[in-house]
Amino acid sequence: MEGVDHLADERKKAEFNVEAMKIVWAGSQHNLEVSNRISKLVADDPAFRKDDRTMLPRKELFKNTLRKAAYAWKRINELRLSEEEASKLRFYVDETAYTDLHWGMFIPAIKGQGTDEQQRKWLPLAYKMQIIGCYAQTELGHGSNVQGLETTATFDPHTDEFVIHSPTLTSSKWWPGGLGKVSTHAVTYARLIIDGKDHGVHGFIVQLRSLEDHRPLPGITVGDIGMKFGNGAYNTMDNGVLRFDHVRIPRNQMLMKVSQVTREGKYKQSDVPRQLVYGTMVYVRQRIVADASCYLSRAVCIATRYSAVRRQFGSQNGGPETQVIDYKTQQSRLFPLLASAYAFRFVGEWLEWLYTDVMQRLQANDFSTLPEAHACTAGLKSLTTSVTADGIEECRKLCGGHGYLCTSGLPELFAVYVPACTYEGDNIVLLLQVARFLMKTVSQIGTGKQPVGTIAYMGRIEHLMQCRCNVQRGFAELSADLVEAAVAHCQLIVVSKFIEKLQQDIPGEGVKQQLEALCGIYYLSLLHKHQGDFLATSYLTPKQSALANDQLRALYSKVRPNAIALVDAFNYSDHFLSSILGRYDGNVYPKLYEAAWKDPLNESVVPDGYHEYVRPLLKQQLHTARL
Ligand SMILES: CCCCCCCC(=O)SCCNC(=O)CCNC(=O)[C@H](O)C(C)(C)COP(=O)(O)OP(=O)(O)OC[C@H]1O[C@@H](n2cnc3c(N)ncnc32)[C@H](O)[C@@H]1OP(=O)(O)O
Ligand SMILES: Cc1cc2nc3c(=O)[nH]c(=O)nc-3n(C[C@H](O)[C@H](O)[C@H](O)COP(=O)(O)OP(=O)(O)OC[C@H]3O[C@@H](n4cnc5c(N)ncnc54)[C@H](O)[C@@H]3O)c2cc1C
Repeated sequence: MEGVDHLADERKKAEFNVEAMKIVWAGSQHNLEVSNRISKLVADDPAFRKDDRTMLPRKELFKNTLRKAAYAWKRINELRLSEEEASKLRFYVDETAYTDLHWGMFIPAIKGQGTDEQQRKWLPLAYKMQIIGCYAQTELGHGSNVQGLETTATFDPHTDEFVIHSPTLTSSKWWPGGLGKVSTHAVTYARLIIDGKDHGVHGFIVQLRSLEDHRPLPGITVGDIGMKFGNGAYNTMDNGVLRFDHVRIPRNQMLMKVSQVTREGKYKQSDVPRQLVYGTMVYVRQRIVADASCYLSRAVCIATRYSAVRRQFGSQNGGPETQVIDYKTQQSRLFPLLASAYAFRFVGEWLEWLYTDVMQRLQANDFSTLPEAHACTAGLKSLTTSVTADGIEECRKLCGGHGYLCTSGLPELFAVYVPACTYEGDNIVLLLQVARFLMKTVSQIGTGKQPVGTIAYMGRIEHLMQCRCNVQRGFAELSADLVEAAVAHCQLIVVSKFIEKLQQDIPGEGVKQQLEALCGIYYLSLLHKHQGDFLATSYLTPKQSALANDQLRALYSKVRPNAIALVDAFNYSDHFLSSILGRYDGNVYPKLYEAAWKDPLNESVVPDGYHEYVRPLLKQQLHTARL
């Protein structure tokens, strides 16, 4: 019934202060206050309706996204929202759009790789959205291998310009979000050619469309690459294709913080690592880790609430059937994902600190932690997105048949999230970067260079010092095993950051105890999953392994009465969750039934096509039957 909280009894079981846990999840009282205010602003505004998304044809869907982005920008300016509040508003609008790349990559690229003068020129235009930008790096033929990009930027000393060109079909820019139909400018990655010499990949600001009539400029061919996975989902984004036919740009539109080209055509590489040209990707990877905890917690919130509502089997003498959340199999699938959501939240907080620390060090030309920052952002982006994508799908399965309905919110959540395993770096390619970093660390053990930070534990690998094996030779052959080692390294980082979080002062009755239980579930479920490795290497005895499994089951029982309160602490509105199964009040069946009749297919009791295609069949059958 309306107005009844079908999960009230579950909420009464909580053994901790949920309001205090909301602050832990939000990161601070201030963050919680801003989140509450902006989430309500969006949820209460019918302009941000999103329950129709999976039913709109692509052109209508896309136009609707443009409308929402424009309306959001209007509200941001009307309400004079801060950058923090504006970012929260775009988060709660919950719709992938060109603005993600404008604010999430185009502006950071200029901030990270533009000179002060270039920032002064371009950032004010971008902040006021007088230009709209995207990040055009990937090509039809190359995405992972950035050094293999083919677009060229050839310096012309006669005119003090770069000539941007797409020499081959495979050099066509392909995938950049916001590129296809909206962006007026792009930070474009191209091979810098001076006097016939190839200086490798650099970033250039290129205008793509007229600011008068939005038509592509001369030499520019640009469009959308077509429909992507799932209804709605990422089809609100115009991922584009872009070709250059000898497009000329002024020399001062090469991003020149890391390296410069003088008026005379002299190439100057500042004494900084060339990899700083990848800085925007490192920034986005650490953002993606924070995003993973948001997406995973949304799916877990839906699956947990529905698992408490759903009853199946187990009725005694006509009494109520068993809540599926009480089945140990349901708990063993669901609670590790609940624990992972919290674990990723905390490792995301730490990674943001690491990234900020590295950026401060770069200001002082201290590059000592850049390799670790690259390895951590690459590895944790890979780990958290893989677990989250698989976790959203598992949450769909945890909801049985109703999880497959669009009104569960889970199919679209999966479809919009799953490319995170690919964009910003294919997850395996990134894990190979971590493996390379770990093997480099191993090769330095015994040379007096003690590992520190997240690899300090490797200093204790004494036996490797004797092997002195040729790490390079075996890398390709053993890459699959090395990727597994890279995953384990990243899982160790997540566990250690969860433990460090627990060593902080965490206010609120029972809050720390719940987080300790979740931390235990996180590492014991990993130990259970990989117990073969621990047993094979004698790090665990069979008895210890059995004890760990017993402890894991005990923790499931400890978390069970708190499960609903632990997902309430995510503080997601019904609008944001957009899921009948995940409703705060648990009023699932009446709302599922109500929603079904709103489907356009039910606008008529006899479907379009009956008279043309079904009736003749039936009549034919009837005729045959009479023969
Ligand atoms: C809101 C979110 C929306 C997201 C939308 C999605 C946007 C996008 O997808 S944008 C495009 C993303 N594309 C990618 O991520 C491409 C992935 N590929 C790469 O990053 C590179 O090609 C990579 C790292 C795999 C290889 O780079 P390459 O220059 O060949 O380096 P490589 O030869 O492997 O390594 C050379 C050294 O550089 C180091 N290095 C590589 N990358 C980095 C980096 N980013 N930072 C610091 N060091 C680095 C390596 O560790 C290595 O160090 P060492 O010599 O000490 O071992
Ligand atoms: C939704 C979406 C949005 C995107 N947005 C943008 C954007 O805004 N801007 C932009 O520039 N790009 C964007 N991209 C492109 C994205 O960054 C690339 O697709 C991504 O970097 C993967 O590169 P790839 O497609 O070349 O994959 P590939 O590298 O071709 O991967 C194919 C397979 O080869 C394997 N592989 C590749 N190299 C190796 C190796 N050395 N060793 C072992 N295995 C290997 C991979 O693991 C994978 O299994 C987007 C992509 C998607 C899907």
